[in-house]
Order: sequence, then C-alpha cells, then structure tokens
Amino acid sequence: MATLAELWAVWEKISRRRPLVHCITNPVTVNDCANVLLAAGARPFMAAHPDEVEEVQLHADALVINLGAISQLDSIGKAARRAVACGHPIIVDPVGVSASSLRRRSCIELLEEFHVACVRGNGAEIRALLSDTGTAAGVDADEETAAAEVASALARRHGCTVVSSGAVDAVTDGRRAFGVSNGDAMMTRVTGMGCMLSSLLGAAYAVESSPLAAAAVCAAVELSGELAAAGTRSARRGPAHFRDLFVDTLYSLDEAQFMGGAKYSEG
Ligand SMILES: Nc1ncnc2c1ncn2[C@@H]1O[C@H](COP(=O)(O)OP(=O)(O)OP(=O)(O)O)[C@@H](O)[C@H]1O
Ligand SMILES: Cc1ncsc1CCO
Ligand SMILES: [Mg+2]
Repeated sequence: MATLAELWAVWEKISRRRPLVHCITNPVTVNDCANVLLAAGARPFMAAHPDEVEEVQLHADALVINLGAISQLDSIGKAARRAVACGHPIIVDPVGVSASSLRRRSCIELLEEFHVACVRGNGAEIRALLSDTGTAAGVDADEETAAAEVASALARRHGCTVVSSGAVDAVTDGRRAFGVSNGDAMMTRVTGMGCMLSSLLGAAYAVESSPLAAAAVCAAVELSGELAAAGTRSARRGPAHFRDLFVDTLYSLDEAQFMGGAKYSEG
C-alpha cells in the first residue's frame, strides 16, 4: 500500500516543479481551474483556438481536456495528437456525458483514439462511458462499491486510470484501487469542483504519471474542501465564501494537515 507520505510527496512536487498545464475547458469554470492550478504552484494555460493548441501543447507538460469544451472538438483532437507525440499525459473530464450523446460519443472516440492517462468524472458520468446506451449500467444497492466496480471496468477497457468522484473518490487503474473519503457536501454547492479536480490531476500527472498521483490530488482537494467547509460554517457563511476559502486552504495546505487529515485507503 502506498503511504500517505508518498502521496504528500507527489502533491509537494507540483509546487517544486511548477508544470505548465494546458487546459481546454468550459467557459463556466475556466477561471476557477486556472486559479486552483496557480494555488497549487502549477502554471495554467487555457488555450483552445484550433490554430494555436499544437504550439501551446509543445511547451506544456500535460493536457487536460474537459468535454464542456464540446464546441472545440477540432482543437481537442489536435491537442491530443500533439500531447501523445510529445509523451505528455492526457486527463479527460467527461462533464455532461450522462446527459448529452454528442459528448458521450465524442468522449468514447477520444478514449479509443488516444492513450489517456486518467479519466475523472462523477459517478453518473463514469457509468455513462461504460454503458452502450448512455444510461446507468446496473445500479448496485451499495453505491460506493458499484462506483468502484464501474470505474475499474472502464479503466481496464481503456488502459487508463479512472477517478469516480463523489462522497468517496474511487481511484483505480483496473488492478489497484484507492479510496479517498474526505470532502464535504458543501463541495456540491459550487460549480466546478470536479473541473478543478481534473485540472489539478493534469499538474500531478505532469510530475508523476501514476494512479498514486490521482490519489494524492483527491486527498489534497477533498481535505481542503473539508477544512474550508468547516471554516465556512463557523463563519456562518455560504458557497461563495467557501469557494474562496477552498482556494486559500489548498494554497496553504501543509504536510502536518495532510498527514493528520487525509482519509485514504487501498484495496
Ligand atoms: N457528498 C459529498 N461529500 C463529500 N465530498 C464530495 C461530495 N460530493 C462531491 N464531493 C467532492 O467534490 C469534488 C467534485 O466531485 P463531483 O463528483 O461533485 O464532481 P462534478 O460532478 O464533476 O463537479 P462539476 O461538474 O461541478 O465540476 C470531489 O473532490 C468529490 O470528492
Ligand atoms: C454547469 C456546467 N455546465 C456545463 S460545464 C459546467 C461546469 C460544471 O462541470
Ligand atoms: Mg464535472
């Protein structure tokens, strides 16, 4: 089992190496994604024009593709091709694939055409990618077990790591499975927590391309969410305050907080 110290080492490496993370993402959360990357010590570049993405990718260390940028499919394909040629890890956030067949089809094509290092979606999105129809592929009474199993099947199908986020984040490459159970329901009251998580996965994979990197980011994000939610409640504030406090907490997260607070398990 990987230790918490190994996870912290990955998180800490982001601010030492300062990877350049190229994100093709949606207009709803682009600003939040850029800001959390900066807070973690990485360097964001949000570029999506089809005539520039290949050049930008050349200078980057990772590519994050968010299917919310569905109107930029041409750019997504160009950037992915260049990322593969450069050996840069690709992270895919399948936002909305459970509600839009265009997104679902495009995402599956992407996973089939390019080697993707990590797919990060919520439980419904991960399920939709596995099913042939886009509807839920078997719902277990135990939601967490079901999410982990579906994630594992998708990971094996595409030879990638899958992060299925929710109350518990399930991380798996189809062989090893990790769970991170920090977090707070307040994280669902602001848009983009998942998009931010996926962007940070780009930074982590740039410095350590392994499922361990995914577990490290889940632990840092969820623990920051948990601490920021507690701060929000004691200040008697709401989601807008939480959003700012989350960025500040992520920025200042230290080793003692991480080692004392991360709830991580393997198997
Ligand atoms: N009920 C919950 N309790 C604790 N943490 C949660 C809960 N729901 C989500 N989270 C955390 O919030 C983060 C985002 O996960 P979520 O599954 O909500 O993403 P998402 O649906 O893709 O979000 P978005 O599309 O708005 O970006 C993850 O770190 C996850 O662990
Ligand atoms: C609300 C929303 N709609 C499309 S993308 C997005 C951000 C959350 O993923
Ligand atoms: Mg999402």
